[in-house]
Amino acid sequence: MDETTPTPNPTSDNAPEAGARVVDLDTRRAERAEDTQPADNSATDVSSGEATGADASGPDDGVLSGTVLRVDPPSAEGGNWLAELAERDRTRRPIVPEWAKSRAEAEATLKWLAAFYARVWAYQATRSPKYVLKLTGRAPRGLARTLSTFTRWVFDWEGEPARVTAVQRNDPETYLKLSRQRDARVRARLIIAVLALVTLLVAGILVATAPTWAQWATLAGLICLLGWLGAPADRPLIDRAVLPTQVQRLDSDIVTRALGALGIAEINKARKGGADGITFPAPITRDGPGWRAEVDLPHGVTVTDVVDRRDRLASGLRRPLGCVWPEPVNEEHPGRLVIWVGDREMSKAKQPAWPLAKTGAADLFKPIPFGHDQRGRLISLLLMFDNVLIGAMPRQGKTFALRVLVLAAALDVLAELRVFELKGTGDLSIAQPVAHRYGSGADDDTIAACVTNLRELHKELERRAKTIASLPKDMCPENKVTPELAAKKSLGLHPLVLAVDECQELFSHDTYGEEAGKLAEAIIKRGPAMGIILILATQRPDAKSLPTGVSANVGIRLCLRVMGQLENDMVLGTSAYKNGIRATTFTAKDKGIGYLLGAADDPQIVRSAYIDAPTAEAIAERARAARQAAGRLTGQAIGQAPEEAPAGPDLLDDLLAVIPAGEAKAWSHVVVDRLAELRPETYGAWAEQENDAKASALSAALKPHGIRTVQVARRVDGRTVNNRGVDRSEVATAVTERDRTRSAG
Ligand SMILES: Nc1ncnc2c1ncn2[C@@H]1O[C@H](COP(=O)(O)OP(=O)(O)OP(=O)(O)O)[C@@H](O)[C@H]1O
Repeated sequence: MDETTPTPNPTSDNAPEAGARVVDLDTRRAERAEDTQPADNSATDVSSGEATGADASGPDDGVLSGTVLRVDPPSAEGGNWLAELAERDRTRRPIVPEWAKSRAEAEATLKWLAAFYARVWAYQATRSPKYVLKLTGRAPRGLARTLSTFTRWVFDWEGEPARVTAVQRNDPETYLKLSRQRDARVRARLIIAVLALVTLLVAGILVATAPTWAQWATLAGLICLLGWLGAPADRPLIDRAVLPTQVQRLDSDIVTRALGALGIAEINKARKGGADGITFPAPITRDGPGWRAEVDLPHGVTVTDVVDRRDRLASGLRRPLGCVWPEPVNEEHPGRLVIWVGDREMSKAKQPAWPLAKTGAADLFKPIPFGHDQRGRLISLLLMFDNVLIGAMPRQGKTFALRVLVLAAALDVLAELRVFELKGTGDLSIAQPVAHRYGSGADDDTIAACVTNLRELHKELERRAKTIASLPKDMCPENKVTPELAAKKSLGLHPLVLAVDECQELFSHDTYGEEAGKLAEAIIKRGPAMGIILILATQRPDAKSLPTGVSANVGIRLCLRVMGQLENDMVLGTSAYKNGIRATTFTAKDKGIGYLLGAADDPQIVRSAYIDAPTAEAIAERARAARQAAGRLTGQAIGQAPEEAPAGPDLLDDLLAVIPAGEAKAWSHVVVDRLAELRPETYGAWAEQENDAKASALSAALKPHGIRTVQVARRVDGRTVNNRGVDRSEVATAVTERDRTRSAG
């Protein structure tokens, strides 16, 4: 047991627990006597003394005593201005209000204000005849009230009760004093009254001689004044403008009520105790086209608990689900919640146009516009030195999101674009006029072409690495591509973008899947520094369709609506779901809306820019013209067919290469090791397995060629060892047959 832990008094009824150390009282007392630090009994801090039988209370009274160890910092009230400042610093408010930080947000807020007051004004203006009638009706009462108040004042009727009391008490002295005071008061007030009446008379004569409009204006003013003075205290003249639901104010009562309706026991407990347990560290304000409330949840309740019940929160706030966005504040404690309540559902709100839709070029070394968040702020992505993974269930806007990135890349004339859409619907055909390589289809040929591109990029990694390594240090200080290097055509270090839609077709392909996974992983890991960017979109984010080596290494992740935690975490990364980043909370209506990770420090909710087909085509045409002018149109975009794809490695040829002519038969696992040495990118995965699995993999690959593995016996250390193996003559026969068929065809 730690020495600072209070230990039970050995003399008490409670015997020390097993394993506890019994402290020798005399020794400890002697030690404490040497301790020069006085015990501060007034402190409220945790006492860390050992149970020694207190000195003051006597040895056997069971009271704990010992050295007081202060665990709380000195209180701010104790005149410690530094602590006080630090306390205040914790809650410092931003100098520029949230809504004024971005142009779009400021515009939205001002527009909202204008609409709000325009509506209030229109509401009151249409009711003005009613107000005039009300005022006229109240004016006589206002006149009577004014006359009565004036008369009471002039003749000092307020003092009457005091004088009557003096008479009743038979107190002539007080009565005389009060009467004298009243006479003096009434004399002075009568003079003021006469002056006021004369002024009124003069004003009346002036009005009588004034133009008619002035007479009417005076009468209206008088009626308004008297009507206002005659208003009953409980019935205000002006009706409150009833605000439409979408601009209804959010206030602390509504938020507290909604949080109380979530069914979270700790919140209910805290509220039952009298206090709400829910506090608001900042005022509830307008923030873009909605309201923003910052809330400290009761102790022990986390933002994730609330995010989990977003639908209940929306019900509690009486707002559509698409308007309610609870978010954590990552730099604060896990109980600090921001609830942003939009005026309109995010999916229905008018989305600003994509900034590059009509004019402008992109530079992949700078953030490119991608979409807008729920507050209407532009969200941009820096593609350079990163990779992107987009995941969603079908028809949620994955291809539209990918299209935004492809078009942005097309608008950077330096970027070489390779686009493969493996569904075969031509969703990305807009890229065809600008793409160096383009493929559309779910067939083996398109997938093979896609793998060829991955191989080319993989090879390009080596070439670029060598080029970068050979450059002088001053040109490439960080050993990565810079905008200046990318612009030098001779170096071939321009941005290279490979976008693959429906990449699950690629990674789950029987023949190419494994190789594609390995190539993609290598490109994702090493490509960014060399200007190679991989953008993958999938509607099946599971372990088979998205290799973990790929999903674990992507930097920018966009997850539109998915059905479960597994898919959510495959796209957004492990623990995303646990941390409250849940794309499962989106509804079918939330098309194009998803969680975006990696573009900023905190997760963002973003709706990708909506670019319809005609707009996309116009953008692609603009990009093509710009590339043509810059002399940067290459590949299929100018009709250059891909070079005859170096037919993928041929297993039979490779077998003949690794089994020398003099070796009639070879063990399968030995052959696999040799193949892996020959082409690690193709056969490397086989070689990482046990000997039996190596032999099975080779046997399965040989089956389509009509070759069966055989038992091969060898003498090892004087013993005969049998293993599965390959008969070289069978391979040679298959090769001859293949070549004969090819030349005949
Ligand atoms: N940002 C957006 N704003 C509004 N609607 C969108 C947005 N993005 C996509 N949509 C709508 O969602 C529909 C589906 O989009 P998309 O074709 O991109 O889905 P998908 O996930 O690629 O589907 P699939 O899995 O079948 O390929 C589109 O027809 C479009 O109308």
